Amino acid sequence: MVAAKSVPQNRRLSSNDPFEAVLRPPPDETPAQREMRILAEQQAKQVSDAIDEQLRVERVELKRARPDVKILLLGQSESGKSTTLKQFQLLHTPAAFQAERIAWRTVIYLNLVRSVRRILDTISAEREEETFDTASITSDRRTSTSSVPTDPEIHRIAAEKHTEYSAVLAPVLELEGRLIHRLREDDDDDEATRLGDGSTPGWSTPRGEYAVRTTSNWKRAFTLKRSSKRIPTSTSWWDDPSDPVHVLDRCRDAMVRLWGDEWVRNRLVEKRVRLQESSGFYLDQIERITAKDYSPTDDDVLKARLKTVGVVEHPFTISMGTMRGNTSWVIYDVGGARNQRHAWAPFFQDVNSIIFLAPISAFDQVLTEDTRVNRLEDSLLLWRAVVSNKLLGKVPIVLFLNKCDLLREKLEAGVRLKSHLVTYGDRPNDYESVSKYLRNKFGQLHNQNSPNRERELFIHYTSVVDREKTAQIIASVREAILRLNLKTLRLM
Ligand SMILES: Nc1nc2c(ncn2[C@@H]2O[C@H](COP(=O)(O)OP(=O)(O)OP(=O)(O)O)[C@@H](O)[C@H]2O)c(=O)[nH]1
Ligand SMILES: [Mg+2]
Repeated sequence: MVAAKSVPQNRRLSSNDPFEAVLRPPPDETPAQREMRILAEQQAKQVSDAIDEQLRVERVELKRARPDVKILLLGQSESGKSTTLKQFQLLHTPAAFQAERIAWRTVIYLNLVRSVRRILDTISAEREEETFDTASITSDRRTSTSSVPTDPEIHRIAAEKHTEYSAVLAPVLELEGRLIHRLREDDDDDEATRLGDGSTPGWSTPRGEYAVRTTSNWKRAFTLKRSSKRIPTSTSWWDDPSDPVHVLDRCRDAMVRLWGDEWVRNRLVEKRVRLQESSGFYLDQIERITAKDYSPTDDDVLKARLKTVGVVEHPFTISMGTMRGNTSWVIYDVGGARNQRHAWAPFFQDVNSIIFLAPISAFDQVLTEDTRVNRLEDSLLLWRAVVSNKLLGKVPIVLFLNKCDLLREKLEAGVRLKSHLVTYGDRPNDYESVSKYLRNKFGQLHNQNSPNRERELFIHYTSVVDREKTAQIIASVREAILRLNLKTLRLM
């Protein structure tokens, strides 16, 4: 609200005051006009005083709202930062998490549709080059397969399969653009959800990854709009003929057939495309997810992939446990892609702790944004940059060696760390040896580069999609952060 403030008396007396001429009472002012002018000035002063009081109250509230604990989640793209944040939400704001679950339905559909498109891209005989995103493409593939000539028989079958599946699944492929449009439409703030490859505003190509700028706004907008249109229940969205569920329902059998096709699965293995490492989780759940009464479960939401752009702030009130009382926390979730990292530094100033995520299963993968760079190498370089940062010298760091579930699977499938990290040498290629080796490597980098030898470092092996184990780890992280910040905490 904009209100005119009363002009202090001394301003009118100053001969240099540019307002003086305007505010000076007219020379021929009658007693009645004078009375009205004085009354108007008194009313303006009351408004002005009320504004001053409101500002004072807001300042006090703002001061009170200043969080006791600020946590920054860092790590490369797809390291699991947003998933970790969802775990915090599940534990500390479960009601809000449940309320927002339905908003993830569109994202989950999008993840599924995207996986279908990636399978079709992979089996396509013409697409020997990498024309789709590289989230689950290994560095082996990058260096080896492009020069392998395709067997004419394989070429023929691939062309046939591609034509057959593309025809029956055309409505699913078309749905991708519609789902993205739907997500954008349901956001009040055009800046809030930015769908695209993360660098270009707006959706430009269906091959880029969709991204969200401010997750909380996007969810709130989507949830509220859905419910305000009275489409919160599964049966009522089924009644909406434009709802994406109809296309998915019609194409369910074709999708199941595609994912169950042995030739297709072999082709994916051959091309080392591991959909399980990105949004492929939903492929094993096609029947359930495309059902008309589908409502996302907690696990579905945890596994839904939506790239973060910018820095997203999430407030929590966290109990002090045995120490009694509550503390206010803010967790900042950042975009981890290379073009997003410039936004991190301003948050280093007064952060209380950092949770750094390094996806150690990614030792044989390359970055989506730069396919020349190995993901593990990028994580190690990023880790070194963070631990050597002087501004962060006194900030305790928690390291999540994440995606341990995928690391175990990968090693058991015979993928060798040595082929991607020569320094690993002839050590055993089992989970225990590899995870311990990587833990030491990250630990050493910290010890060699930290500007503060006294700084505490907490290392955890994590699979942040696992609710039970992550809840235990978060509890121990929370205790450690509270203990380390005890001196500065104000109990609420
Ligand atoms: N299997 C498995 N999947 C994981 C794990 N952690 C994260 N994911 C999945 O990996 C994908 C990427 O996780 P996000 O949390 O979106 O990654 P992010 O670090 O926020 O990525 P940006 O927003 O791009 O910076 C999601 O589909 C997650 O479900 C894990 O420990 N195991
Ligand atoms: Mg994220």
